[in-house]
Amino acid sequence: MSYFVRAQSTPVKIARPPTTEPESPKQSAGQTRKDSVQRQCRNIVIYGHCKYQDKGCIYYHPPTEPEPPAQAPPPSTGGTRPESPVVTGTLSAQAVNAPVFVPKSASAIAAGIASAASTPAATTDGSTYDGASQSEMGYQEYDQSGYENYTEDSQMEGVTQKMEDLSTQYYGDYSDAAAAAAAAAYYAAAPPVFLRQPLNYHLYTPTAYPDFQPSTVNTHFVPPSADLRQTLQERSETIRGIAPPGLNLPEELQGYHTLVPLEPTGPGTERRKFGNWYCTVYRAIKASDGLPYVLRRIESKSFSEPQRYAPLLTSLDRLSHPGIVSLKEAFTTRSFDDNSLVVVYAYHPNAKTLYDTYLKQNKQTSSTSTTTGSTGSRFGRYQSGTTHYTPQASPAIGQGPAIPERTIWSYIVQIATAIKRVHEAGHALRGLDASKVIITGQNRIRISACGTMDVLMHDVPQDIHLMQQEDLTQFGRLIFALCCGSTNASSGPHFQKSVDHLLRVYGQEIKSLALWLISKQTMKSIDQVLDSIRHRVLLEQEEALLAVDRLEVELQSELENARLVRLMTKLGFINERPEFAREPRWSETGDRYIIKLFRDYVFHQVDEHGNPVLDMSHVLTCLNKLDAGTDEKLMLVARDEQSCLVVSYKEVKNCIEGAFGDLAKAAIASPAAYKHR
Ligand SMILES: Nc1ncnc2c1ncn2[C@@H]1O[C@H](COP(=O)(O)OP(=O)(O)OP(=O)(O)O)[C@@H](O)[C@H]1O
Repeated sequence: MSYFVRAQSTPVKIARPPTTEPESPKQSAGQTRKDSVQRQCRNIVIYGHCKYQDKGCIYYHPPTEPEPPAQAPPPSTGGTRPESPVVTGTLSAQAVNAPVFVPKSASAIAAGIASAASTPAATTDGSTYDGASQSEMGYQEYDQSGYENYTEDSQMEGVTQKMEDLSTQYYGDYSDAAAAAAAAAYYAAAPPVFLRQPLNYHLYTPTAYPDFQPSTVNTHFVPPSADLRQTLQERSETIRGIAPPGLNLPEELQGYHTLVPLEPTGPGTERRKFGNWYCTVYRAIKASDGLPYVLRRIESKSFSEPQRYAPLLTSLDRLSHPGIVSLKEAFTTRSFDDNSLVVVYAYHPNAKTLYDTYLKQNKQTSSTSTTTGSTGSRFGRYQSGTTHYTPQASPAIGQGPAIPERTIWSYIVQIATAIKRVHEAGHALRGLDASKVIITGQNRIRISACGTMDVLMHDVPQDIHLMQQEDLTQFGRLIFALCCGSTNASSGPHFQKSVDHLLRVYGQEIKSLALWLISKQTMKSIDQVLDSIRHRVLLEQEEALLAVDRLEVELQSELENARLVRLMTKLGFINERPEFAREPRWSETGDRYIIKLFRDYVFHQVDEHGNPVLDMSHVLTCLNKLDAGTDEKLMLVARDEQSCLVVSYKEVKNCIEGAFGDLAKAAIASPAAYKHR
């Protein structure tokens, strides 16, 4: 390993190239160091041979091994690009020190990379290398003439021409057995012709299976990729929001913190009610898992012991369904300076109620157009024992944009399947209205307050059958409200107008279903509803499966991200390790030096004024090319700008793999490593 001890030499000097022929070893012999007689010739290390070995080179040349038997030459690929030489192992420190790179200008650098094969240059210690040697040390041989006129079209032309020649030559008189044999011989001997595709450095695996919907298509449940990402970004932004100051909210509440009201609160705002109780909905972070939840707080009620409704909570907890916001827990608290019951639900960021999305605007329009105004009561709010019809308010039937029929059917199917789940479990929704159904995604809805009324009324005996019938009636009213754009559409003097509107805009099927649901018939069941809309349920299932396929495609494209994280982790492990500060291979003359310079090239770029350049796309491009190990070359400049290296991403990748492999070996060998596993 004596050749590593060269710390005094700079890896590659930036120097003007010799204008005359390089000195012969004889001429330069006088400039060599005194210890050079003992040292192995660098040409042997770098190129495998020294052409001055028998012509006066003064360095040590180890005896050469017998030549392996000559191999058949590789098949010619015609006009296609020659394969890059395979770089085996890592780039050695000697290779790092070998070539002198002489940039004149940016364009000269690029040209120099290509033509370096034919430009002899002096190495730091006076020995020489030529183009052939350069390819031996791992640099890709670059056939300039082969590339100059290269285009995909010209290559395609060549391939097409070849195919035409073949067909006229062999297929034209195929009946001739001799010709067929000749054709077989031709095929056997013909070298494979490859069409070169430009490498897509970003994606290594196909993003979509052919049968899957492409990510630009807007499917029923999943929007196009760009919109989906935007939605997800907005959701994550929402989760990080905090409450405005001065709301006087408790800092901590039974393990929840960072409370944010999800509806207007404070003086001047209308107090919301749930049944007969004032109710406020908050988002809060649970300390134990760091996740956001919804806290539905019912104010000022003296509640019984939590143990009394604990079995009920266990039963509600099992009501897991994609159409129901899942209930997590319930507790009583005095943190708001009163007796409050808090029911905790899963949080769906940026969810909006059906009422806020479709009905609020129409309500405001109708309120302003009437002289008397409404009482403030609306169908959208659950008010047990109150009538939802407000005679003073104009129902504004059919005003506002109509919800598409496909969307209405989707909502009907989702709500119907959720009701089925609840009824099957022996419960009732007890408050299905437009303000208690939230939209959580494209055409995705969930029933939001399922179970709160059960907890509030757990000590009052109820007829579950009656409550389930009431669920179906409320379901019918909800369909009327959504189709007509008015909370009062299913009652009062405007009822006939609503029915006509339903028939005209949405057709007989929805009209019949909505009328049957609000009818006084006592033996209705959700199974009857599902039977009558079976074909709609099947359509919905198809859409749901399509959504799964679409999301799988999205996930596939994200899969590659892990590769970059792995690469950066390896770079982090390797770079700046203090324990290797004095190791030659990790020093400025070792091959690990390339990794250090590469890190600078990727992350520490500066502009012409010396200001940091924070260009994420540069980083991603470099890392993707590194991960692919491309033949593309890059110039790494030392921090003192006195030397530079031209290496390919493939070589940098090999250096990183080697360095990481060494670290891994050391980690396995160390007993401490086992201790921490
Ligand atoms: N699980 C949830 N995830 C996210 N947001 C929710 C969730 N449940 C409710 N919300 C939001 O909280 C807000 C208040 O909900 P609430 O159920 O009280 O509706 P509301 O329109 O205020 O009805 P009401 O007038 O009857 O109080 C709504 O904007 C709703 O979108």
